[in-house]
Amino acid sequence: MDNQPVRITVVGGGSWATAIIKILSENNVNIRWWLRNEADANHIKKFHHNPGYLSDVRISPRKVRVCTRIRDAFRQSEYVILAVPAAFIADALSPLTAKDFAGKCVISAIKGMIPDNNQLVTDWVTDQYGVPADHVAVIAGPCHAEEVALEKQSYLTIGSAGPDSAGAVAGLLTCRFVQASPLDDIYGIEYSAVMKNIIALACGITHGLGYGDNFQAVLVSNAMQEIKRFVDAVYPKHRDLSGSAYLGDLLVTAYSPFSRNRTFGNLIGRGYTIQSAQAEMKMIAEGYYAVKSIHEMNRQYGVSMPITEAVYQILYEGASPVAEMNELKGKLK
Ligand SMILES: NC(=O)c1ccc[n+]([C@@H]2O[C@H](COP(=O)([O-])OP(=O)(O)OC[C@H]3O[C@@H](n4cnc5c(N)ncnc54)[C@H](O)[C@@H]3O)[C@@H](O)[C@H]2O)c1
Ligand SMILES: O=P(O)(O)OC[C@H](O)CO
Repeated sequence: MDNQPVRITVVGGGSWATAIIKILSENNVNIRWWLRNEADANHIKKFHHNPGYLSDVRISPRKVRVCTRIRDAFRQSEYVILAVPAAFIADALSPLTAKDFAGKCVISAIKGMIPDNNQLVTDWVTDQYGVPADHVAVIAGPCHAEEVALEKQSYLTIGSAGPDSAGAVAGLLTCRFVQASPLDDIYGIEYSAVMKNIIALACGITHGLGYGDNFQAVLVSNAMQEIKRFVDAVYPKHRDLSGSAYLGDLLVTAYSPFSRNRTFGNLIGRGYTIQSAQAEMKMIAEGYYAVKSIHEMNRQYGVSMPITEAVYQILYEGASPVAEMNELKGKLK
C-alpha cells in the first residue's frame, strides 16, 4: 500500500495553482484540479496546458484530472490545497458543506484575508467547514509561480499549528527544484504573508513615483519592523522574522519584476486609477484587499503602521500618492 499515490484536490485556475500542480506532479500523486472556467478546463484536458496562466507548464494527464464541479474534485482526496485569491474563495467553495471536508487536511496557499470579516483563510476554513486546527496548514515562503514554471531552485515553508502536521505536506511539495520545510507558526506566517503584499504595493507606488533603490531599502527595512509590531501584537510568539517565510517573502515581493502587488502599486504610482490598474493586470494583487482588512483590524490593536496607512489612504480614501509618500518620507528612519 505504501506506494499508492497521495490523493490531492487543488482549487484554483491561476498561476499559483498551476505552479503547485507542477511541483506536486514531480511526486507520487493523484490530483483532482478544480477550475471555475469551463473553456480553460476543456483546453487543459485536450492540450495539457493551462491557456490562461503559465501556459508553458505541461499538465500530466496521468496524474491530473481536471474538474469544473467542485464536489467532484473533493471526492476521495486526503489533502485539499486552496489557491484562489482570498476575495473569491468563499464563492468557489460555496457548493460544499462540512461533510465534504471531513477527514481531509486543508492547506491554504492563499496570501490574503477573507474581506467580509477580515479573517485569516485558515481560521475561516475551520469556522465555516469545521476542519480541526490540526488538519490545517499554509504554504508560505518566497516563491513566484513564474520561477517554479522555469524550474528555478525555490524554497517553501509549510506552516501548521504543531510541528508534525506540516511535515507530510512539506514532503509532498519537495521536489528536484523545490525544498519545503515545516514551521510551527501558522498565524505568524499567514499574517506576515498578508502584510508583505501591502508593502509590495508601497514599493511599487514609490517606484512608479520615481523613488530609487536607496529609498526602497529604507522602506523595506522599516516595513519589516512594521510587520513585526503588528504580528507580535496580534499573535505574540517567539519567532525569528529574519527567516525566509517572513523576510525572504518580503524581499522577493518587494524586488521581483514578477510581483503582482509591486506591479499593481507601480501602476498606481504612475498615475493609473485603481480600476485601470486592475484592468491592465490579468492577475490579482491580494494587497489591494488586504490593506483594508489590516487597516480595519488595527482599529482594535492600535499598532503604529505608517506604510500600511499610507497605502490604505491612497487606495481607499482617494489620497494623492505624491502627497502620501511625501508624508511617509518623514516617518521613515
Ligand atoms: N502567483 C504566485 O506566484 C503566488 C505565490 C504564492 C502565493 N500566491 C497566492 O495564491 C493565491 C492565488 O493567486 P494567483 O497568483 O494564482 O492568482 P492569479 O492572479 O494568477 O490568477 C487569478 C486567479 O483568480 C481567479 N479569479 C479572478 N477573478 C475571479 C472571480 N471573480 N471569481 C473567482 N475567481 C476569480 C482566477 O480564476 C485565477 O484563479 C493568492 O492568494 C496569492 O497571494 C501566489
Ligand atoms: O509577489 P507577488 O505579489 O506576486 O506575490 C507572490 C508570492 O506571494 C511571492 O512569494
